[in-house]
Amino acid sequence: MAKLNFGGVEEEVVTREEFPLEKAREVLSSETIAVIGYGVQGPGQSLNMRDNGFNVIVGQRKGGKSWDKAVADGFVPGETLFEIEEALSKGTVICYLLSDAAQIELWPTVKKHLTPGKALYFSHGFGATYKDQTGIVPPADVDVFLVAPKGSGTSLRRMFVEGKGLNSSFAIFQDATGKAREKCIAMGIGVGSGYLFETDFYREVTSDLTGERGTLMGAIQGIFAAQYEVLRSNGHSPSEAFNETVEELTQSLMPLVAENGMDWMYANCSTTAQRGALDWWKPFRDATKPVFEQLYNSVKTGNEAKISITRNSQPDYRVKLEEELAELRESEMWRAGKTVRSLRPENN
Ligand SMILES: NC(=O)c1ccc[n+]([C@@H]2O[C@H](COP(=O)([O-])OP(=O)(O)OC[C@H]3O[C@@H](n4cnc5c(N)ncnc54)[C@H](O)[C@@H]3O)[C@@H](O)[C@H]2O)c1
Ligand SMILES: CC(C)(O)[C@@H](O)C(=O)O
Ligand SMILES: [Mg+2]
Ligand SMILES: [Mg+2]
Repeated sequence: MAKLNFGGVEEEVVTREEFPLEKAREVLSSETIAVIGYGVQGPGQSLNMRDNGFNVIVGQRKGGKSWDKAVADGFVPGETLFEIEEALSKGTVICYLLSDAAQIELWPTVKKHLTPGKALYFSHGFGATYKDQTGIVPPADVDVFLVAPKGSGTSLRRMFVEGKGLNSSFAIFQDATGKAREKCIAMGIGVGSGYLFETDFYREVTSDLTGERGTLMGAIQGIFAAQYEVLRSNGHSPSEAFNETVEELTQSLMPLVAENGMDWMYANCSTTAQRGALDWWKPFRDATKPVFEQLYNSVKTGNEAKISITRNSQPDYRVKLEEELAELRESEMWRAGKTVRSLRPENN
């Protein structure tokens, strides 16, 4: 592991230099990696592993959109694409990539196929951490670990194709064979991680649930909506409000933050903008921090897991989610966004 200084705190991370792809291939050379579920992470991880030369099969319910997508992506029914149970019996590393709620339903079937020496792989600490709610308690004689790409499976694949790598965390829950750690890291390299940082199942799930509900997804939409509404109620047009709230951020300023940090982005704006941003970021922090505390607490108590399991286990959960996504899509702000995107020269 490479020791690096993260803002004054020393941490060990795994890079591709010290754990090259060839080593990962060697560690997993006799394994059949069964990716169960072909939703968002399933395609990203299985395609990257396949392109990296691993022995990958996919297990997916036959007949649906995900099955057809796997076929379109080159998985061959009866050779590398199977019904879930068949893939579970063939696989020696079982990548459990169904939605977190669906993992509960299928667990008795998965457990049946977890014979001694196999490995159970997750991309989230959810199922095993909230075992009181999920019933997911792996048998003692299998390895259990996770690699959690810190981003969408769609980005994992896109970045891999572009020769980049999304960062992932990894954690060992249970080492039955004495090889769990090297297998886990080999999987992390295989799925295309840029580098890997270590965590445990509890910290992975609590930070991940906080991040997606917070700045990564929930808070960002909330803050966009608040500013957009204030601009609109003060007479600004939708195009002006959208450009000043979203488009400039995603197209111009966030790439600068990604490249070299917040001060670099600030430094590339006017001194007028810098003055205002430096004055206002703290009031925004102070106003939102209580909401983040509330959010973290809701995660820590298992309340967020409970909500997610209850809502996503309803038979009509997909329809309901789509209705809520449509509400966002059809809001004035995001309809304005659609028009703004169509005007980007590269989209013409
Ligand atoms: N979506 C992401 O990019 C992302 C990122 C990091 C971690 N994760 C984690 O990875 C895992 C997989 O997430 P995902 O978003 O790829 O899943 P998903 O919601 O896309 O679902 C994956 C598959 O589950 C299948 N499925 C759903 N219900 C089923 C059922 N009852 N029986 C059998 N199959 C069923 C679907 O057909 C689909 O192919 C989760 O643990 C998630 O937290 C996801
Ligand atoms: C992509 C995210 C938000 O990082 C992941 O955590 C998820 O649940 O989809
Ligand atoms: Mg998540
Ligand atoms: Mg995440």
